[in-house]
Amino acid sequence: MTTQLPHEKGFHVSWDQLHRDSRALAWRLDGKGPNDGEWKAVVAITRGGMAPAMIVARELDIRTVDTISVKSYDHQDQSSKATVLKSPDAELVGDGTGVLVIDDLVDSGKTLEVVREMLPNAHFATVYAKPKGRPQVQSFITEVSQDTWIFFPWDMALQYVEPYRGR
Ligand SMILES: O=P(O)(O)OC[C@H]1O[C@H](OP(=O)(O)OP(=O)(O)O)[C@H](O)[C@@H]1O
Ligand code: HPA
Ligand SMILES: [Mg+2]
Repeated sequence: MTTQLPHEKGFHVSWDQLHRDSRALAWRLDGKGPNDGEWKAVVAITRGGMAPAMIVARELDIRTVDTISVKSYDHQDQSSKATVLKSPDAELVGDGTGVLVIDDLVDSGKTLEVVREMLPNAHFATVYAKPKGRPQVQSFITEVSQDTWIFFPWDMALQYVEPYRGR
């Protein structure tokens, strides 16, 4: 179970909010591709990037969607880097030109750092961004502070809460 540390602020994102924000990201990216404004493919960073990537691909009518799987660095070992577990099709993505790389959020920027090494010319877009990772993305919708934890709808469930006066 995810517990919230005392210093962490929570930003709870519903499916509806994620849908709206991902659509806003799509509209921001529309017509900005390098080939007459078009993008040739979407690459979703698994797993969190898959839902926003699907929404962006749907809005921009991009049918070619691939994935990249990144194992995050070990928080207890700051020196170790994130590693790529599964790469997108090399022939399709090339050096990343015309490719939209989508993730749900950028936090420290470590995940995008390794993807950038692989696809230096791709356009990197996330729905949410924290200040530390912001330089890693070219497009995003909402910025939250570094000490805010973003709770995504796939990690939450509706549940009863005590009335304010009942506590
Ligand atoms: O900028 P960073 O500090 O690298 O953090 C951001 C990454 O962390 C989360 O993924 P996670 O590795 O938890 O895996 P998941 O998407 O499979 O849940 C999130 O979905 C981003 O991909
Ligand atoms: O704020 C966050 N929320 C969910 N997953 C994450 N992975 C890194 N930062 C976050
Ligand atoms: Mg992720």
